[in-house]
Amino acid sequence: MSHEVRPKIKALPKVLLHDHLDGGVRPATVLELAKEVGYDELPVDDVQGLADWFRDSADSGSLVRYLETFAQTVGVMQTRDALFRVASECAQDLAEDGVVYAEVRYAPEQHLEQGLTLEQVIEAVNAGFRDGEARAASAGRPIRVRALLTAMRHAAKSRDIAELAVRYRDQEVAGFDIAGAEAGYPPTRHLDAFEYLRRENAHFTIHAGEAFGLPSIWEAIQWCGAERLGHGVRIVDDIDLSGDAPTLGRLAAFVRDRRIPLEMCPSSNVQTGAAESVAAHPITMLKELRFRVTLNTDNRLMSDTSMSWEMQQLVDEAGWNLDDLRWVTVNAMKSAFLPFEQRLTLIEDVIKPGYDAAARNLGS
Ligand SMILES: O=c1[nH]cnc2c1ncn2[C@H]1C[C@H](O)[C@@H](CO)O1
Ligand SMILES: [Zn+2]
Repeated sequence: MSHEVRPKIKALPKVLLHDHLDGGVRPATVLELAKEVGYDELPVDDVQGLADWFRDSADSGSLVRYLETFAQTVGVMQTRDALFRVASECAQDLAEDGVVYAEVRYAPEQHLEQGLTLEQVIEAVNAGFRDGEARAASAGRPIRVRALLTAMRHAAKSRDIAELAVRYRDQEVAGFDIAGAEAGYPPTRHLDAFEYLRRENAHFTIHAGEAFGLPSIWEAIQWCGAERLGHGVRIVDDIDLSGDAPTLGRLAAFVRDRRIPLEMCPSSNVQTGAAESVAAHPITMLKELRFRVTLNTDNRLMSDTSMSWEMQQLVDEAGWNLDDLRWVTVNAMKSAFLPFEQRLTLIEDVIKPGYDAAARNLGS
């Protein structure tokens, strides 16, 4: 990434719950894969130019235009080898940035153009994650990566994808999600998939409250039973800031009372117009109100970001300190779709010691 990240922030242990595989491909890899597979639709043919093109095109103020850029990454992720490579590099890049646990999502249905089956897609990505984990461990940066299977909300494959999420749950697929354009495609369109997952005791999150407001969040939680909210930033529309102290409406109060995790992605929201700036992003107010806030990248390529960069911007522009970073990290680990004992172990053995060491460092 092109941003200068301070080594002390990079060294902190991080937990990432909302990151898209097809939104985090290395620009150089997009170029190389395009050559290898004969994909000739890339708009630019040098690495820096392509990185800039993704960032600038995604910087559109609209989710729909932001999403158009994914055609270029999905276009080169249509073979087993390409999926394996992208997944392996993803795990390695996250580990290099200090991420110790990540849930990375993608939509298997988008990778069938050259004849792969849904199962082959999932198995290629899983194998890539395992390869990336092994390489990261040998480089001294251990990471655990789990997959979330996404169904596209405008399509009609959600039930099939939900069944695959259940079928592969003991093979490092931790859950399910829906993504894509939000307006016009409410979560209840996929109620059948969510009801199936609940009967199966399976985990799922829903992109809601990003480009569309409270009705989307309400449906995701109260009709569909989402365990977490992808973004959820528009929950602020149910918080009255006109008086001396913020007053929560019933939906906002429910989200906070139930400790429903918000997978917040500040840089992405600035690009799609869901927030004015990182400084003014609702994440800081929601942290102060003690919502179960987590910090995420969404799409590292399109937003030219990383977990370290998201953290650094909050420190530099929104007054966050080390305790705040520790708090969102523990929040995220508590909210992961990983079994309870494994979450506790990561909190006690990795996250807390990492932040204690950083605090001692700051003191010295
Ligand atoms: O922030 C997002 N909101 C809704 N959909 C998104 C977002 N970021 C990526 N996607 C879509 C585009 C990808 O192709 C798909 C699967 O990762 O998910
Ligand atoms: Zn997303």
